[in-house]
Amino acid sequence: MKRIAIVGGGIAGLTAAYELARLRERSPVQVVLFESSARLGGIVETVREGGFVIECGPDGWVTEKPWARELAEGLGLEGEIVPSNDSQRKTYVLTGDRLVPIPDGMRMMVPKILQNIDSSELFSDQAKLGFHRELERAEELKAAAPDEDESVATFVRRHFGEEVIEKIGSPLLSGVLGGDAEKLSVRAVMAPFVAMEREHGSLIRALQIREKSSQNAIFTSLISGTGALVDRMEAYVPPDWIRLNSSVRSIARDDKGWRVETAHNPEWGLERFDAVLLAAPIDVARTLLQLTDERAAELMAMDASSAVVVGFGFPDASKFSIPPGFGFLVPRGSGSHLLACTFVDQKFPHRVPPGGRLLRAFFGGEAAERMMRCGNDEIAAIARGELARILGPLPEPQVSVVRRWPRSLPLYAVGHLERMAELDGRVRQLPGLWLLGNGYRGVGLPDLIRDARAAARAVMGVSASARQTN
Ligand SMILES: CC1=C(CCC(=O)O)c2cc3nc(cc4[nH]c(cc5[nH]c(cc1n2)c(C)c5CCC(=O)O)c(CCC(=O)O)c4C)C(CCC(=O)O)=C3C
Repeated sequence: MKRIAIVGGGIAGLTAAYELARLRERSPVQVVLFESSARLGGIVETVREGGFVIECGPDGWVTEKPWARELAEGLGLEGEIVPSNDSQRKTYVLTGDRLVPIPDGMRMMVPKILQNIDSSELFSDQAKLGFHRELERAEELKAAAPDEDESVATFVRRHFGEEVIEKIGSPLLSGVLGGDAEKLSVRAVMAPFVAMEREHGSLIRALQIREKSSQNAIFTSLISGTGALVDRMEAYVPPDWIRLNSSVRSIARDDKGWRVETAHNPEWGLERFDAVLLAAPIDVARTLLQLTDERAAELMAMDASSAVVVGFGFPDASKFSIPPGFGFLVPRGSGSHLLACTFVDQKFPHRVPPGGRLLRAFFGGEAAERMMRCGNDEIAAIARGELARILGPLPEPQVSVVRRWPRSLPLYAVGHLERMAELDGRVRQLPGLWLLGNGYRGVGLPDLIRDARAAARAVMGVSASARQTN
């Protein structure tokens, strides 16, 4: 019987285990999922308290990517699937001490409707002119499209200029992807826009002539939170496959397969497997691969951003007002340590008890790094202070939740796709090895789920075409 090790029980590893559990009816398989912590799910965790549904990590997924929804449906959660409340969709940028809305109809930094730019307070007259000119510069921009990868910042600068990077480019990317626009790879994180530039030159033009935009809400989630995916998959996977509090110390390959050595368990100690699905955080995965393939490990060395997430549940929303919308982003250098804040009761209204209000505050970058060492009460106090400075005085929350996620979001720097292609080539030379998680081919839940299921099927020889590629 085939023996498969899964290293890491976050959403990627757990989804792989779930898929293997489904396949075991067809062909028997033995699986061991090694999870170093005391629980499954990784950063996917939902706290349910006092009628509040508080996400400690991702609060949903981008509707456009179908793979998380498919998983939810397969798990019997179709009745729980909910769209974000897009009648209230608006995102603000902290500008000075005010929240200024991003104009309606923008896709990242690209507007579809120029009238909305003209009437926006966010941009100077010069920046507004720059948006108009981008349409006229289509031919010039098309000719200037580089053959090589570049940073998001140089890409956006070419189209819209510096101010647009500062005002929305940077806050969107650091809020949305935890990273610095000057370093992030435009091909890895904004691929559709690169294609638009190549075809049309002007990104605004490309958006305008695309078929009518989808009527779907931008985000989708589950009524009881994304943690329901974890709960359901955990319930489906045979309990004897799962080893919590069990960190892997090393993996090694020989002509008979893979050996996995665990740290704390002399009873199991060293075990043999036919395949290893390495779904640990990228730093851990890199260390584990170091002795097997030094170059592969080198390709896996990347920056990652840390996040501190603070959720506050308030029983009475009428005690303080917030502007309509999903939340706000904070540009660097604005004087606030916050990265972003989500107005959960307006984005996903069913996540609060009647009349309640739920805010999620995020810290990133150096602020998060410093706060990692603070206690929960101290972090909550800092978060409350920062929010009050922006939103006005806040009442005492009924529920507070604090989570620290060190180096949880890898940053896809310029050249990422080339490095991943090389890494993929090396991994192919190591039969039975699969790399899963957010360091390689996408960071959101849907991408991780798609990859994990494809790898599980390929390991079992169910569909050979699912071998990991981009
Ligand atoms: C703090 C934070 C992180 C973690 C950072 C860290 O850990 O360092 C994060 C990660 C992510 N956010 C992602 C995607 C998006 N986030 C958005 C919008 C927003 N993010 C916010 C915050 C964060 N987001 C906020 C306050 C908003 C606006 C208001 C709201 O909605 O709450 C929007 C809409 C933009 C628009 O309106 O156009 C998108 C498409 C994806 C990729 C998913 C995929 O690729 O599958 C990832 C990993």
